[in-house]
Amino acid sequence: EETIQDLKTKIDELKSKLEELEKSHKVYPKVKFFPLNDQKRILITGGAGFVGSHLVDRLMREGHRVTVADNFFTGTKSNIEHWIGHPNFELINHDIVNPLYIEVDEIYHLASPASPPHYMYNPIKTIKTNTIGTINMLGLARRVKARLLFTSTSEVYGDPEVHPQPETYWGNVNPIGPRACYDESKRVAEAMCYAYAKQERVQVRIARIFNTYGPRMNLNDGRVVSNFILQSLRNENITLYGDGSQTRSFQYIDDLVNGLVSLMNSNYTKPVNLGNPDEYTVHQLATIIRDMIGNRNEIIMKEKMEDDPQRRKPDITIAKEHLNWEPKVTLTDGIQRTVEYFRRELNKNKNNQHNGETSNMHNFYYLSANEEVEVKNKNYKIEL
Ligand SMILES: O=c1ccn([C@@H]2O[C@H](COP(=O)(O)OP(=O)(O)O[C@H]3OC[C@@H](O)[C@H](O)[C@H]3O)[C@@H](O)[C@H]2O)c(=O)[nH]1
Repeated sequence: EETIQDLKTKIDELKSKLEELEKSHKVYPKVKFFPLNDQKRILITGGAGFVGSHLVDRLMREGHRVTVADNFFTGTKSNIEHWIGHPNFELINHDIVNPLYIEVDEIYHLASPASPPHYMYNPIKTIKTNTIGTINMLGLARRVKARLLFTSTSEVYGDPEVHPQPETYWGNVNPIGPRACYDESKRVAEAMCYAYAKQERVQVRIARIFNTYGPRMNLNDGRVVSNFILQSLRNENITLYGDGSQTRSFQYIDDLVNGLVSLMNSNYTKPVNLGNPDEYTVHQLATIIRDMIGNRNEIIMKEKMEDDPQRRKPDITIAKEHLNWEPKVTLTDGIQRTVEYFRRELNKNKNNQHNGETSNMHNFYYLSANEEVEVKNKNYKIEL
């Protein structure tokens, strides 16, 4: 007869076997080997988001130690799950509106909702993230003597009266309009970066990011590229806000990531536009995407968005000169890769629903003050 002790030993053996099995199943993407002293410790705020997660991939592959701080407001764990458990990787569920105390060498500060419907619904939270959140990150950079790269936006130029937009243009922003929570808080965040640079000698870098698209955009993110792809794949009407004559210049995510890393590592300290200067009307974009997917869905007009910038195209002379950077991926190539991703995600959803599992599709729930809501099957409380 087996004693309790025997049974316990057996259970322990089984437990460790299970643990080993679990470990051996997780296969990580390859990372370069770095001697410990050359590894940089890098914090990425918003690292579970669309842009952030691609940056995580790049820096992890280079062999650095990467910490992601994200509150999963618009980011998702699935964007970075392939790194979870890797010894060089750490994920912190943290809202940067609260201070963060860690030791790092570099901070890529990306955390902020970026899609207009997202940042407009909870404008106070958007403002807090870009102002208090940025102060917190600048404070951290000062304490630990880290270099900080802030991801600003082409929206600092507002509805521009200068075309294309060079970094020297001061912009045309409506300070009380529906976009102000984003535009103005990004503008003040830039001002704060330079105040910390001047007064506290913090090393700062500012990227002004123009419209960017690619895999891992939220399917229902609300921006033009994701909307048009989803509408075309589902054979639904393509919705132009206004007559579609407004223009944008669309950059593929890989180009942006190269630009961000080059900027962080350069000596150039003034703001730098990162975007693809190929300009299209929104109507042109609709036909390009529809033709590529091969459906015959209709293109219809809806109400125009208030304060919607009418023309947007980056002047990238500075990035070319100082970073030796320019975008490489054409719109057709980039859209093709993005469509493939959307197709895969939609199929995944279908399969998951068949299995009775919850949908993998990232559902966005608008959060209001102190309201407790379900986000991705988890209770999420947002504080204002
Ligand atoms: O379904 C849609 C969605 C959008 N649009 C239009 O397409 C254009 C682009 O809209 P998006 O929402 O994709 O993005 P916007 O250019 O307005 O803002 C973006 O600018 C730069 C970044 O900082 C931000 O990610 C985002 O705010 C706008 O003119 C918008 O009105 C449509 O016509 N139909």
